[in-house]
Amino acid sequence: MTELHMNNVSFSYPDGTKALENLTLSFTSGERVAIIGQNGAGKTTAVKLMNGLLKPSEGNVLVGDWDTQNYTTAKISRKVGYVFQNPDDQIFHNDVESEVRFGPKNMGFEPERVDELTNWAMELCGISEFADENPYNLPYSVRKFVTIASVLAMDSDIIILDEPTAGQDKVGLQVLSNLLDVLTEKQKTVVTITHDMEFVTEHFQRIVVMANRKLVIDGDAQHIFYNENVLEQSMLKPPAVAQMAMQLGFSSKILSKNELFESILAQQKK
Ligand SMILES: Nc1ncnc2c1ncn2[C@@H]1O[C@H](COP(=O)(O)OP(=O)(O)OP(=O)(O)O)[C@@H](O)[C@H]1O
Repeated sequence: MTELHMNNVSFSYPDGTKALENLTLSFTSGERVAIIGQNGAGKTTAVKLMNGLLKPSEGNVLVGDWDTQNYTTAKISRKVGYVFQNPDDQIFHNDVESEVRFGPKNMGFEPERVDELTNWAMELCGISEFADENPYNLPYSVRKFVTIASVLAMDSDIIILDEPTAGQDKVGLQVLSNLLDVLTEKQKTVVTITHDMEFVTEHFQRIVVMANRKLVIDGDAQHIFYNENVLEQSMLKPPAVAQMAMQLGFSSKILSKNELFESILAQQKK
């Protein structure tokens, strides 16, 4: 199992754009973490630094005992799998199964293990029925699952999902929800960037909020969505259910429909 540490990491793009300042974060094995924040906050830059696609301008990123400065992205991706924000930046095969099979095959796993991982990942992502299809004939939401399966099939300890909820309907969100549970059961560390606040409160205990290239807070949903300072700094809106609870004047920090329902029932009984 692999830990990941970012120590005082700053990053500027070659054109001089400063995208990240002094980020310090650590993830232990089996943790599930959401990264949230407005567009341009620095989330994608942060996760690209985690798998070595980008190297820090200052500070260091440690994957286990590897400093990412000293290792190629190909090497690091055996430990940290990154699913790109845009599936079209990742897909390069003409059929779904070849796309998913490429990673484990390229890593030199035994043929049976390649088969096993490919089938497991396609099934978990709900794309087995599309095995022979050209990914570009499939909708965006399914292409996203093709890229997720391609990364899962590499069986890395740490998995980063960049906006997996974008464009997903209820069924897609259920597939994601189940997938997160399976990965947590397997003690994988999962880091997920998302703009879906309902999805965040339903599936993540630990949430990292970023704004203006910096970390704002690293904590749980109650500390974030009921903290005016954090909401103002990060320009985030709490999930609809929390907004409703506030409007109804409930003082307890409600974050789920069940909690809201029970509070309403309790008030009616009084
Ligand atoms: N290749 C690049 N070259 C120059 N600047 C970039 C590049 N990619 C991102 N940036 C800039 O770096 C900053 C952080 O961007 P980043 O994509 O990390 O934010 P983000 O929080 O992931 O946003 P989004 O939610 O839109 O993906 C922004 O100002 C962005 O314009």
